[in-house]
Amino acid sequence: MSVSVLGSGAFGTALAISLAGNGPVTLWARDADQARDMQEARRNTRRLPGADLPETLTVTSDLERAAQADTILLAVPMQTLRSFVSAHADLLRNRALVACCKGIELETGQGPLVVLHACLPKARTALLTGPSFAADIAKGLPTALTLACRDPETGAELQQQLTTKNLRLYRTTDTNGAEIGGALKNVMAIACGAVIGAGLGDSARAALMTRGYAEMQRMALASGAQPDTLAGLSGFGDLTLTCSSELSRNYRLGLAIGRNETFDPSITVEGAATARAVHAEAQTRNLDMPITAIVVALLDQRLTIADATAQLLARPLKEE
Ligand SMILES: NC(=O)C1=CN([C@@H]2O[C@H](COP(=O)(O)OP(=O)(O)OC[C@H]3O[C@@H](n4cnc5c(N)ncnc54)[C@H](O)[C@@H]3O)[C@@H](O)[C@H]2O)C=CC1
Ligand SMILES: O=C(CO)COP(=O)(O)O
Repeated sequence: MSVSVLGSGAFGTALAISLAGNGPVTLWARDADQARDMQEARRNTRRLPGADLPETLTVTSDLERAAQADTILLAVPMQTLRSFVSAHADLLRNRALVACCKGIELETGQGPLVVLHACLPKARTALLTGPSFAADIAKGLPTALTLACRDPETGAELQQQLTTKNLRLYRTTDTNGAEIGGALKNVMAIACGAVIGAGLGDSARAALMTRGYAEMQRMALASGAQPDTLAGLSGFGDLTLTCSSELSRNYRLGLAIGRNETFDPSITVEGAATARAVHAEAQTRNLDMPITAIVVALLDQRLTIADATAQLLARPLKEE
């Protein structure tokens, strides 16, 4: 079974490098010049500097060619997933599609698999998520991920196909839980970055991670997810990684907010749009998600860190 990765950002490139250890892989870049440079230089200097592309990896900007694979990994940002898949629905129709993005669509409040289903209702779909930095995967460091697929047979097939010597995949059929864990951990990472950036300390970060996890559970349960899923790689695992490492762009955006510094708007930070989408959804469903609300207010510059801290500390006392 053949594999292609559509989207040659940091994550798409890293996944393609790892999968190329199993056999030939095609990596699609939308920019023809970039595809040519990568194919010739055997590097993605823009998004994943320092990683060599193996010989079994071919880079192309020819989407028709890339889309001939049986399994297609979609490694484009969440907010572009719908437009990308709808625009190329004819090419993607009879393939197994694996969304590799983390987030909730701002306009609809939907996660990646719901978006894929809306675009191609009959397609076999799955989500690849969990704690993994592109740079770690590209270096061949050991990584464990969640492959979420509603259909157990497809899930088992994809798990076999996409496991590599450094990438160990666990599977689940709880797609709701996996989507929500991967999306919301980025919101919490922004909050944790802000706390550390503002010098509020590791204890405050631990409090935010734990109460942030409670918010993730609240949203997951309201969406019909299984509670255990959030305790797995796609929830707790990714929350831990992203809230504690400067390799995370979401965490670094938080650091910049906490330090009152500017942040390059061209960097992909999924948690920003997702925080807004989740906040709107929480209000509609009457779910208590104070940290998410605070992150939105910080992003909108409606609140200072000092006021945000005071607000959270002044909330009514309650049982844990
Ligand atoms: N970088 C990482 O360590 C990890 C990233 N992810 C997820 O992977 C997804 C992609 O992130 P990265 O690759 O890191 O971002 P990136 O910013 O490095 O790359 C994004 C890629 O998508 C392409 N792209 C953007 N809009 C597009 C469109 N409309 N049509 C076609 N291509 C488009 C860009 O050209 C670029 O190649 C995100 O949802 C992220 O949360 C997940 C795990 C790890
Ligand atoms: O999802 C990730 C780690 O699992 C990557 O995090 P960032 O998108 O914050 O860089």
